[in-house]
Amino acid sequence: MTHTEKNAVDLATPTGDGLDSRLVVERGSFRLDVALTAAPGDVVALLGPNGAGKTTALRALAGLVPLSGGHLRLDGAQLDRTPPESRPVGVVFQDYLLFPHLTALDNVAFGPRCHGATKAQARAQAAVWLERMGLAAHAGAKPRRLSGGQAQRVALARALATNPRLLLLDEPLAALDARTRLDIRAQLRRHLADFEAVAVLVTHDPLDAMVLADHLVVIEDGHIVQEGTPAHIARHPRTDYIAHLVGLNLYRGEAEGHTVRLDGGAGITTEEDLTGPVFVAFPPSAVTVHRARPTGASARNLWRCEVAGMETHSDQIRVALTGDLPLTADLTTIAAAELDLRAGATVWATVKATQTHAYPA
Ligand SMILES: Nc1ncnc2c1ncn2[C@@H]1O[C@H](COP(=O)(O)OP(=O)(O)OP(=O)(O)O)[C@@H](O)[C@H]1O
Repeated sequence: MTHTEKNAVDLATPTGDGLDSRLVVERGSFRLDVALTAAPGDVVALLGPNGAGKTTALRALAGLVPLSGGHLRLDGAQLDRTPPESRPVGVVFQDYLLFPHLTALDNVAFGPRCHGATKAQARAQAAVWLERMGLAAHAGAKPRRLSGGQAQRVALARALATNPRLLLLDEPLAALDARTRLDIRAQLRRHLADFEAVAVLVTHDPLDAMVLADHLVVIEDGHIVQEGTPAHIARHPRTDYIAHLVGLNLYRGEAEGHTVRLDGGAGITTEEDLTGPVFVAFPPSAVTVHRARPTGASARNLWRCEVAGMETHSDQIRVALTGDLPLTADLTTIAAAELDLRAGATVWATVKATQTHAYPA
């Protein structure tokens, strides 16, 4: 794009500065302290284990819990002291989806009504949004006559109908069954792509986060432990929680050339040539399990382990191993049967250096 074209776009769609915040919230012994920034058009996903503080962060952005420190600016305007109903913020919270006594149309019209539109204007805008969501035929239906996916879209329409500058979504797909989830995820992705302000969503589901967000923020115990693009985080996890989420074995150690010495004493030979503190990651599918110690010289990554547990994982058997190196291995059902694996059995695990991935810690 040329400079002139860029200016023309800027003039045509004034989008402001987006979100600039540092959210400090204290709730008893729990303290949240996260800095969240996003440009207009960005979709940010907050990901993290139970109790990490994701919902608290979302509620702080909405104004439902007060900040005990930090700041909150949206498109340059200070929002810290603005009451929730006066913030240009649309929310889709899992726990208060729709008013049961109102039709889909009136549920959506409620949004613009709260922001000062007349009843007629609000209903007209609501009709446009229901049409956009493919729900025009359900405008007169009460929530109990809508499916979970339809109710979710009505809730999204209600939030979007106020033209928010910040859209907040708390576990937007969690209540849906697997099939509906697939459809609604794809639709939500399209709506978020069209949305020109900032969207922040909270999820437990790495797939939702990867599919819907441009930027992931991983929160553990009230703090950001890692952030970046979904692809980068999936390839370079920095905590056990993230490694588990993206299905990788993850270790931390000290690299000297192609060898990484782990804190527990075991060593891993890596493809990368690095020096200093590093992470090493490899997928469970890269692990080969043997009952007898392999004699070939090719596998330098050879560890003696014990089978700690096994479970079916998709069409594979996922085996948890302890010993020289705690790790997870994926085997075909046939391989697991041939190896006669059971809890407590001694095995040898090998991983080719080319299947590992090391990166600075
Ligand atoms: N109303 C409250 N009063 C006091 N503490 C609270 C309150 N709500 C949540 N907390 C605490 O704040 C912390 C963060 O909770 P929060 O719900 O934000 O986490 P989360 O990451 O959204 O978790 P989940 O994924 O389980 O929803 C927890 O330790 C929780 O116990």
